[in-house]
Amino acid sequence: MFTTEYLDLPPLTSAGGSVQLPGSKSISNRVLLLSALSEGTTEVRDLLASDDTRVMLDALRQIGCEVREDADAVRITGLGAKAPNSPARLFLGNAGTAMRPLTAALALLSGDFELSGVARMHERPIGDLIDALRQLGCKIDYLGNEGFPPLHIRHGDGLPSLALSAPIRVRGDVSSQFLTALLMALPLVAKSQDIVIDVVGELISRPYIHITLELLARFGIVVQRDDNWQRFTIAAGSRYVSPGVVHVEADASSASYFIALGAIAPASDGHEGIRVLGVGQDSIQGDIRFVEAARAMGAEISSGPNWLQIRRGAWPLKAIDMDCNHIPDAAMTLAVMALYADGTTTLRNIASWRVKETDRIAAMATEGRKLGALIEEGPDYLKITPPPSPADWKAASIHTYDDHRVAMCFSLAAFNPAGLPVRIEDPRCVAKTFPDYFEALFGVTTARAGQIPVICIDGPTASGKGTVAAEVARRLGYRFLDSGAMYRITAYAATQAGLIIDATHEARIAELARALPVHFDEGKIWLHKQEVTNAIRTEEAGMNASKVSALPLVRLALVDLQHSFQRLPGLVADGRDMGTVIFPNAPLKVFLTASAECRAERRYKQLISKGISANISDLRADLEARDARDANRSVAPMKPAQDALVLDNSRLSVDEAVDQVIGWWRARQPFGA
Ligand SMILES: Nc1ncnc2c1ncn2[C@@H]1O[C@H](COP(=O)(O)OP(=O)(O)O)[C@@H](O)[C@H]1O
Ligand SMILES: Nc1ccn([C@@H]2O[C@H](COP(=O)(O)OP(=O)(O)O)[C@@H](O)[C@H]2O)c(=O)n1
Repeated sequence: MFTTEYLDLPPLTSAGGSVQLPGSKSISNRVLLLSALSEGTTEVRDLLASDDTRVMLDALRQIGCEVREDADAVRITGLGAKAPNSPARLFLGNAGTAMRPLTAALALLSGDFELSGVARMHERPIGDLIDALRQLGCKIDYLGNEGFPPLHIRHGDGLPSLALSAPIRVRGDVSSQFLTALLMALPLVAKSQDIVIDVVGELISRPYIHITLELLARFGIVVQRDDNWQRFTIAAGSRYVSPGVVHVEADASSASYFIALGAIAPASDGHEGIRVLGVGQDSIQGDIRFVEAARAMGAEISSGPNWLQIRRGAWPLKAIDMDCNHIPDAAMTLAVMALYADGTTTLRNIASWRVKETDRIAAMATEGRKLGALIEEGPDYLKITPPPSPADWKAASIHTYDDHRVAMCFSLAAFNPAGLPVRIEDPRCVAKTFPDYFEALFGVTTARAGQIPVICIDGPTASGKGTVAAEVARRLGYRFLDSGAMYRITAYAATQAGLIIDATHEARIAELARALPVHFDEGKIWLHKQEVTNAIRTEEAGMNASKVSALPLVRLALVDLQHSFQRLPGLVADGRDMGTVIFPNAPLKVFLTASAECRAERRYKQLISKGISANISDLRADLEARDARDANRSVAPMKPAQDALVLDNSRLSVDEAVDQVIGWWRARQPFGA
């Protein structure tokens, strides 16, 4: 997840490959509970990994379900006719999708159960559900405040006889989760008679009840509902039966960004557009109908049970005039597709946008205008006209209003025909539904060669390059290349292979360097299976690196490896020749220096803090020797690139040096400071 202040997307040119979307939370927890109530073992694939599913799985284990979490699936053997383990105290965190349905299910089984959660969970109402269950004769007490968890279900002496003949009344205008909970629990007791649920008040969030009904059907339960969604009837003789395998659908609203991506971006070489995995034509989520809207705009979409394949069809996209009431969340994505259309797109009946995470009509209009589009904003509609020509597009810093969908939508503006970058402010807001959205986007998109920005920070040893470069990379969300590590690892590998580091062994060492089995993993460096993170950091290793780096064939052998770090969204590279040789076209080059005295002192403190003894005058002599060799070697000598900005940070703190580099970088971006 990107947790930076902003994320700059370089202009993107094509897209291709597969994206596995995260599973839908609502479906995940419903499927888990239904599996737990069924006879037999259910293999649940593509389950969402989140706090809320974790507490559900733990609770199911506690009540006696067998839960096996394998890499490919979670396998749950349900209770079937068996009574749950009791007494049990279940902790359900802040998961409403666990608390409500589990309460209802356990209230219709025998056993003694306590259900609690985090403090916030104890502020979330459950009274309407408890009232409905008490009507039936269930014995449930509040352990804290009336109407809120924690709860105690007192059926230790067996399930009391239940009043099932009269319709069960539940409010539908507060949360549809109460109705969902009853719909999933009552089949347990629908043995000899039909059970009727009457909804009191207008039922909200119908698409979620639709999901519940669809999932119930997969587990063998048929529920009849009337046309107004006010009465639901569970047939006598209902019995949960595991369907065997269940795929948890990915979130259909999240799919919309990748459907739009496939419609907007030319396919990358070797790819047939974008494949979205986890949601498809059989989806039970309302937002899947975004597919029809995207097709209307020109996307070519084929689909299977749980996949979609999207290719660019009509280009430019076709402007549409559409009532979007049925896909309120996904329709926001149409507003960005409209920027690539052949005329004015009108999105109607979207008044609900005004009361979402932010006023989404205003947000889409304001931010879209920043890009150069002409946008008319009505009380319940948007009319979007793309910038008239490529030259009318503007580089914009998109404000995201703590709204994940605004952020994800506008990332697609990076395909603008003007080749301008797009800045997304506060990218972490996507965590709400899709924490790794930008990683997924970068995984399937490409930028034109040379368009992925590189910031080079070169300079002598202990000038603070590594420290400053790593921090600049962190603040921008960019990748980080410690090129010195490549030379250090090569020297290390050569020594391990028994090679003396000199010109006579140049070819052999270069061969080693070219096939260096190195990988970087969460701050650790591995050479094949050996961790070398610390071993390559000694002063001796630095000196050997300096020697190995003077060998021209070795330098050549390491070029491709270094270039391979230039990946989306950008790179900060530190070394000696980043700006002069490896990335000569980098848009920002910094030559970081500090006096020899200062650098020796820094290195001394650094070594002492790691528990390595050192002598400051020896260190100074060594670093001056290294400077001399690095600066005077024939290939790629250490020197500032012609267009480098020199920063002597002898008197600067690390933060000041970082601020300076970021300041220079921001000044070169087209977004304004
Ligand atoms: N501007 C600075 N002021 C003070 N200390 C610094 C500064 N920059 C870096 N340092 C410290 O100097 C030491 C050497 O920095 P490092 O990044 O390893 O240098 P290099 O990569 O150039 O060899 C580190 O302990 C670092 O924290
Ligand atoms: N791009 C680079 C990076 C490092 N090197 C060499 O590799 C050695 C170790 O680099 P480093 O950046 O890890 O060293 P320090 O600056 O941390 O001491 C340097 O002394 C250089 O001789 C290079 O030649 N070119």
